[in-house]
Formats: sequence, C-alpha cells, structure tokens
Amino acid sequence: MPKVLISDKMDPRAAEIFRERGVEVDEITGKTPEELKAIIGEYDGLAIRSSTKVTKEILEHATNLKVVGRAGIGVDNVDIPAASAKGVVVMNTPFGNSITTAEHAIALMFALARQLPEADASTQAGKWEKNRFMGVEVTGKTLGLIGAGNIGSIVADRALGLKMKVVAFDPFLTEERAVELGVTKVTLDELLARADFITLHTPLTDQTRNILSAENLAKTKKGVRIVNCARGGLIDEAALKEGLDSGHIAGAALDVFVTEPAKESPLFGTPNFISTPHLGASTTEAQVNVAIQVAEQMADYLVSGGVINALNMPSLSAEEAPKLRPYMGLAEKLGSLVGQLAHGAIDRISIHREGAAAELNPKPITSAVLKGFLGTQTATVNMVNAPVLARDRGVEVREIRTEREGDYHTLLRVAVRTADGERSVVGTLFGDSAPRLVELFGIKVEADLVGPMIYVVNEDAPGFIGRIGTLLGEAGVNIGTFHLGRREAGGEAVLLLSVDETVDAALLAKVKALPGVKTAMALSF
Ligand SMILES: NC(=O)c1ccc[n+]([C@@H]2O[C@H](COP(=O)([O-])OP(=O)(O)OC[C@H]3O[C@@H](n4cnc5c(N)ncnc54)[C@H](O)[C@@H]3O)[C@@H](O)[C@H]2O)c1
Ligand SMILES: O=C(O)CC[C@@H](O)C(=O)O
Repeated sequence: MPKVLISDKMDPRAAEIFRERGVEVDEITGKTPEELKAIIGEYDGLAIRSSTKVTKEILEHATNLKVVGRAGIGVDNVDIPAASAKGVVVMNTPFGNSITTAEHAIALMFALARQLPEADASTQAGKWEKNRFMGVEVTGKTLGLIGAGNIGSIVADRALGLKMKVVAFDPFLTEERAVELGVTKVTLDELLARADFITLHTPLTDQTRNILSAENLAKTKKGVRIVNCARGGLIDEAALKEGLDSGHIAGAALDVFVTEPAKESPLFGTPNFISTPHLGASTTEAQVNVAIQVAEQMADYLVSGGVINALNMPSLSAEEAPKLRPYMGLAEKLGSLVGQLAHGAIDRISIHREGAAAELNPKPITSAVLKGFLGTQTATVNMVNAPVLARDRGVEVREIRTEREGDYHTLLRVAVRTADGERSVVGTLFGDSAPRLVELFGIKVEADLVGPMIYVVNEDAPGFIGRIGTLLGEAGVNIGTFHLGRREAGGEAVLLLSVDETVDAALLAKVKALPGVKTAMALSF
C-alpha cells in the first residue's frame, strides 16, 4: 500500500481521501529539514503547502518518493529540476484557491482605498478621527493588472463588476482573450502611466522579479495604490517604502514578502501600508478545495498511474492510464531499440501513432519513447526528465498521427534522423496488450523485445541459420526465440535472437566473423 506524508497543515479531507483511496497516510507537521530527511525515505508521496521546503537535500533522502503534491498554486518551495532528475512528479492544484486569492486582492484594494486598517485601529483607540480618513472611490478608476492568468482574470471580472476600467500587461495574453475578459491589453509602461490601482498576479520568474523596480515605480501615476497577493520579490520593497514615504504612492498592500515569514520589514509601520501574512489562499472553501484536489491527484497517481496537474510530466487521467500503459511499454522498447541500433548523432526523433494509437494522448507515449532512447545513453533518465534531457541534447521531437489503419489496427513507428538518413522501427500491441516489434529499418520482422538479444544483419544465404545456431550452442548460449526477416530473397536479412544470458564481446566477434555477416550487436531490454 503506498504511503503518503502530509507535512504541512491541511484540511482533514486530504487524509480522509487518501485513506478512502487505499493510501496509508501520516500527518506530521512542523518538522525541521533534518527531521524530515530522517523520515522521508519511508514515503511514496509528500503532500505540502508552502511551509515544507522540498530541497535537493530532502529529495536525496527520499528514496521511495514518487510524487510531491502542493495543495495550492506556487511551487517555489519545491526544487523541480532536482525532483525531475529523480523521477519525482510534482503536482499542484492550479484552480482551487484562485477565487479566494482574487477576493483577497479586491479586499486589499478596498482596504487601501478607504484606509480601513488604520481607521479601525484609530477608532478602537477611542480617537474618532472622522476627518483624518478621506478615501477614494474605485468606481471609474483604472485598475492595472500585471498578469492575467487564473487569478488575474477573476480580479478583472470582479473589478469590471465594480465599474472600474481594467488594463492588463501580460506578454502571453492574446488580443482575443483580452476582449473576452473585457480588459485592454497594454504595455507595462502604459499600465504604469494609466493605473490608479495596480495589482500583481504573476509567478516569480527571472522576467517578473522586481517588475515593480524603483525605476518602474517612478513611472507610476502619483497617488497610485498597489496590491501584491502573488509572490514576494515582484516589487522592490525598499523602493516601495521610499515611494510611500515621499507620498508618490498613496498606499500599498502586501500579502507576500521577499522573505517569509516576514517577522520584520522597513515597511512595517509606514503610513498607508497594509500587510497580511500570506493569507491569499486562506479561506475555508479554498483550503477544502486544494486539500481534496491534492489528495485525489496524488492517490490517482500512486494507485492507478493517472497524472493530473503535474508541472514536470504530461497529464494522464486515471481512466487513460490502464489503456496507455501497454503503449508506454511498447514505446519505451522501440525507443530503446532505435537508441541501441542507430549510429552517430541523432538530431530528430519522430513518433508516429497510427490506427487506434492515433486516438491516444501523445505526451506519455513520447516521454516513454524518449526514456527508452535516452536510457541507452544515460542511467539518470526517467519519464519525468526525458523530454527535458532530449531538448538539452538538441534532439527535436515530432509527434505525428495517422488515423488510417494499415496492416495492423494500431501501430507506433519511431523514426530517428541520423547523418545516414532516417531509420525507423515499428511496433504494435498484440491483443491490445503485448508489445511486439513488426518492422526494423524497413524489414518486416516480428519479435518480442525482451531480455538479452543478438541482432545480426547478414546476406540471405542457405546454411547461415545452422552456422550461427551451432556457434552459439558450442559456446553454451541457449537461444530462447528466433526471429527472421529479409528485404528480398537473397538480399539483406535481419536476425533477432533472444538468449538466456548476455553474450560477451569475444562471442560477438565470432558471430561477426561468420560468412555473410555484416553487423552483429548485443541488445538488451
Ligand atoms: N497569496 C497567496 O496566497 C496566493 C494564492 C494563490 C496563488 N498565488 C500566486 O499568484 C500568482 C498567480 O497565480 P495564477 O493562478 O493566476 O497563475 P497563472 O499561471 O494562471 O497566471 C500567471 C499569469 O502571469 C503571466 N505572466 C508570466 N510572466 C509574465 C510577465 N513577465 N509579465 C506579466 N505577466 C506574466 C502569465 O502569462 C499568466 O497569465 C502565482 O504567483 C501564485 O503563486 C498566491
Ligand atoms: O498554502 C498557502 O497558504 C499559500 C498558497 C499560495 O501561495 C499558492 O501559491 O497557492
């Protein structure tokens, strides 16, 4: 039974769902990194929010770990490259807390517009400073949205409902989507010049870090009010403090900080500055949503191989998984075969799905081909990092589908481009489950690709099979299966033999020395 650790505070529904789905679960929160290292080896899954830092060191101790599930959106606390290198799938729950976070941004915008926290503190201090707190309306004002993804678009919807005008800066926002959202797509400079309120909704990346830098803050309209419920680091906190002190910025509300927990900050105590302790996702509804989603996704993966919302692996639903599994087995074998046989640099792999295979989700099949192919070059490849490794090695990957059925009702064809031209291997599933090679470099040959094998290319001539059989027999090598194919009678022939143990180089040299043999290689699957 797979075992999961919930290491951050999470709604109890998560543990219930794991148990209902046949996954053992421990809830142990508040562990130090050292304590986590000591226990992580026991677990197949790790369910977290933002407190647990899944570092390279933790992953090194996670000998059984298969999946990290983030109950939330941001995965800044997970070393995804290190997880990918270990074949650990990293998932998040991209939608469960979006409404809640958008509502928090709107709440902070209103809190700034009417100075609610300061008015509250003053009133409760018995001051009744009615004349001190003069606010502004949001109606008719321009909201500048930096990032118009899930949360940004909900904020836009709510702001439009409040009769604000919304301008958005997001390099990935299409004109069509902007029209659909009812926002005007603008450049960052236009946004800075026009916005009465600015709200940020991007991830923290090299492009977005300090997107509100001192220079950009200086380009904002005097009296601007700024909200950040996305990630600390999007705003230069020192420059923000200067802008508030000078009065250029009328107010700022931060839910997120460069350093969290933010126990101290030069911003604390600044007039017109509001802060919350990373509460964007903290509503009962959002926490139930993300807890349920993360547990369902992780249990699907651990129990049936379904992959949803993974950041380092293609999606694969729990329904698809059983259907795709035999194809992934076939794909890996074909990738491995072509990796073992094709010589020289390969700069392109094409994966053709034909007949029934054309209907399937291509991504897991592609990952499996690449895993098989790259597995002949490196031991550290897995389904998760295979596409990245292929890209890093300059291998272009093409996915091609043909609905039409040929001789077989379902086929996978893996073709590689080498300096000598394109070479392909083709396989099918017998009985929809048993992987079988049916063509090798243009020659029809049916074979199971299992265990140690010998591949021989020879001239088709009488007596050859007897000679190789005798040679292997004399060397004490037992032949399991024997598969023959040829281009035409008397032409080039291919022989694939499965043997009970790997043949050594000396025996292989004797095979190569047999009359008519052009190539002889040991293969393994
Ligand atoms: N405060 C919280 O508790 C809380 C809760 C949930 C999410 N978040 C954070 O909110 C942020 C947004 O989440 P989301 O679900 O909307 O993400 P999303 O991926 O749906 O949207 C992000 C948007 O940012 C845009 N973007 C990327 N690079 C950009 C750039 N250089 N300039 C402008 N736009 C850029 C993307 O195109 C995308 O549209 C994330 O950082 C997430 O971690 C915080
Ligand atoms: O888990 C939380 O409370 C914060 C979540 C939030 O930062 C997110 O990115 O989803």
